[in-house]
Amino acid sequence: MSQPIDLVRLDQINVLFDHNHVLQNVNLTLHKDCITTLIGPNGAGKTTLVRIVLGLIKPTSGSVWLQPNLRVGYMPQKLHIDRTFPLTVKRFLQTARVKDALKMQKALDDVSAGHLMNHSIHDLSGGENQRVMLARALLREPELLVLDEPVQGVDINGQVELYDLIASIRKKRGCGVLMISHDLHLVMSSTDHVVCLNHHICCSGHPEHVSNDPSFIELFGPQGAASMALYNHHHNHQHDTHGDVIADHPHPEEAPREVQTECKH
Ligand SMILES: Nc1ncnc2c1ncn2[C@@H]1O[C@H](COP(=O)(O)OP(=O)(O)OP(=O)(O)O)[C@@H](O)[C@H]1O
Repeated sequence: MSQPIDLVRLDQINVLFDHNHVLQNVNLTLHKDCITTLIGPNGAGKTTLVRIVLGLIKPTSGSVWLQPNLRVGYMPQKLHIDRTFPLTVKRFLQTARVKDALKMQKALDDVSAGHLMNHSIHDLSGGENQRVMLARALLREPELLVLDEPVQGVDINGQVELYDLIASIRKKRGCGVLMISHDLHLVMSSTDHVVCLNHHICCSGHPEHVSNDPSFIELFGPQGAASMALYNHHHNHQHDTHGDVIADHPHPEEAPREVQTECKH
């Protein structure tokens, strides 16, 4: 297997909001042609980590390296557009500052939404809405696609389709993908690398390399753990109510660091 190409390298990232230590010594490498999925409980720092990658916030300490001139496509969690503001899909796509009609049509076609070009953005179903958002993120032919909970507001069948679509986009374009997901059981089959974040990186690796572990239940609850049959959480520590490490490794820096793994293609 060829050596993976790094797109982003985060080294020993710490983020403090006032006294809230949201990210603690986080190391993360994103590769070309690889889907990395960030999982973790609410408030674990997932969006903060994504915002670091996007350059929207600077870490309190640590270094961020991006491949020079890296083109990044971003799909936010949710767009709130007032219904009284008339907006077609076409006009929405143009907000990505790409006016080329052919490019816009191709981006929509790539997400199987080519027929929606002249529809009102307000009349789209949950799944159609997410596809249009994805098309917008694809417009600038990103080398890294960043997706914040891409299947939010989509029914279960639509969720499976969207994850499949993301996997096929990665395959077709060879881009790197970083996504946040809460749909542990669904995302497992369409990701290469899972990073479990709870302020620090609890564990990471190929989904199939992990199996049931009692400590996972501690983090996600019995239901979450049960729904993720493939996922094995190599926890060797416990968390207090703030997500801080309290056992085995009293200091987060002693908790397992990110494991560098190659993507399966
Ligand atoms: N700009 C900010 N200023 C102060 N605190 C912030 C800021 N951004 C995030 N936080 C806090 O940092 C913590 C982590 O937030 P973040 O949104 O990164 O978590 P998350 O894992 O994405 O959560 P969720 O799954 O609920 O979306 C939260 O306690 C949040 O309130």
